[in-house]
Amino acid sequence: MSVPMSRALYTAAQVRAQDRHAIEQWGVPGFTLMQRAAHAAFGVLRTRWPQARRLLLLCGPGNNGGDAFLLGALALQAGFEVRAATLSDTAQGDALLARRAFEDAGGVRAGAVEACSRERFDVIVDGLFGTGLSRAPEGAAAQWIAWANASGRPILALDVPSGLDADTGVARDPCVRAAATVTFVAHKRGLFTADAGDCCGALHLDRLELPEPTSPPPDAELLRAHGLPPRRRNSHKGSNGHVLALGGDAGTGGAIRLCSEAALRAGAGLVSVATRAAHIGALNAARPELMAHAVEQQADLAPILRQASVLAIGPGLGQGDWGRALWQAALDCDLPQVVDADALNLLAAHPAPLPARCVLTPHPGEAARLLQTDTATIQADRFAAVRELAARYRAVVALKGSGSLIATPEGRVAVCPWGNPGMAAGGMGDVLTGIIAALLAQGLSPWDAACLGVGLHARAGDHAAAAGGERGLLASDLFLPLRELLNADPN
Ligand SMILES: NC(=O)C1=CN([C@@H]2O[C@H](COP(=O)(O)OP(=O)(O)OC[C@H]3O[C@@H](n4cnc5c(N)ncnc54)[C@H](OP(=O)(O)O)[C@@H]3O)[C@@H](O)[C@H]2O)[C@H](O)CC1
Ligand SMILES: [K+]
Repeated sequence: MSVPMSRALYTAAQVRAQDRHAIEQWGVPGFTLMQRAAHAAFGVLRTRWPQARRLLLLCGPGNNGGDAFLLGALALQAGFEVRAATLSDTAQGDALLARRAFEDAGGVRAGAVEACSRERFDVIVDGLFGTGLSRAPEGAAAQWIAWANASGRPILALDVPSGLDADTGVARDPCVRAAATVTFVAHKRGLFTADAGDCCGALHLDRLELPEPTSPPPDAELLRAHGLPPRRRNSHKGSNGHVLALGGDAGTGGAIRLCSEAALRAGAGLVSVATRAAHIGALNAARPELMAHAVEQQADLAPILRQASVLAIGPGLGQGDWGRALWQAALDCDLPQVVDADALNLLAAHPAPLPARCVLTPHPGEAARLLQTDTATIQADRFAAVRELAARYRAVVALKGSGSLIATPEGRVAVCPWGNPGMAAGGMGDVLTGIIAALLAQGLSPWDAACLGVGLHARAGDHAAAAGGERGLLASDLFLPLRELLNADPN
């Protein structure tokens, strides 16, 4: 299945191979690519900062620096005042040609960046490192990045914010925090997960006039924004599945309430809840559309399980005897299910084969337990972690966090470009579990349900944050935008 370039995500090595292919196979000189990159970046600069007239270029030793020099030459020809701070005089090849073009255009190389007063520059152009970054910036590069980040001036990053790993999205220390990034040829997958959201600013892609690559296939793909098509007129409540949400041990009844209400809001025809007797009254009062069942022992569950078409297990489940009994019942039944929270922790503690058509929704801590590692290792390469989880547990996995990733056991990966820090709040995961369960109940495959569910959840969070701010965002604030986005599919 082909992915449009706007949604195709590549590793840095794949993009560098595309650069080489353009140069060697299509005969496009590297310097020409660099000129196109400079034009693209200068165009973004003039659009975002139309009043800007004074630029400071931070130029690294390689072709990323070359991009910056050629942007500087264009700016000089347009009447800008430009200073270039260069890391070293080791530029070679195209980067050396670019530096000479800058000097021929009257470009002046700045002395120590600290000598450049903050007031003198409207925009700082980050041409230190791109896809060639191989380690944390050090020495003068590190000092310049820290100075630029603290300068109060907007930074335009070329190709990749310097210090950001283009493959993992991990920001080395220090890392440029750009107001905008213009990336060239193709999207690098690291621009969409981990620390990327804090470093890239507004992201622009320019293909540098290269045709779409035929091979290799992209390493991952961005989710696309969509909902579900209108329902058949001739529908009844049995037409849209029956989700059974299992969880809510003593003191955690809210989690299973959020999960089950989210399943209703995401279009499940019927939603039952198997939870502690103590929560039944509150559930019925709060959301009478739910069918709440008091379950105190596994035997209470059998008749309810027979009615369900999809399970959602984990929110507020706990890891005590009660939770373990419900988890074992879920493992023993061959229904599609979403496995979250303490059900994941029970799976990590007591590995067991999962029924087919499962979706696991770990946050990085749960993922670490599932892979017997630590959270830092998960976050150091989220792509590798989500692929390992999906392969080991033979299930679709949604690894939550900034830039959530979804993977199949075969290694296909989708990346969510939406969401905001306001969603780092209690209950958000419970809502996601209910959404994915409802989409499974409406007949979507685990992959489609996970991709659509993660996308709707994040977009609903962005809509709710736009309406009232990120801080104080509640999981239940997602319900109204969720419903609107779900029904917005134009197809
Ligand atoms: N024709 C093309 O390929 C095009 C490339 N574009 C731009 O080019 C960069 C990639 O350029 P490249 O020269 O491969 O690498 P960088 O410019 O990103 O890095 C320069 C060198 O910096 C060294 N390095 C790496 N990390 C550090 C560090 N932390 N401190 C100091 N120096 C570092 C590294 O050399 P080492 O041997 O020391 O590892 C790099 O070689 C791409 O991102 C685009 O911006 C055009 O845009 C399109 C055409
Ligand atoms: K850069």
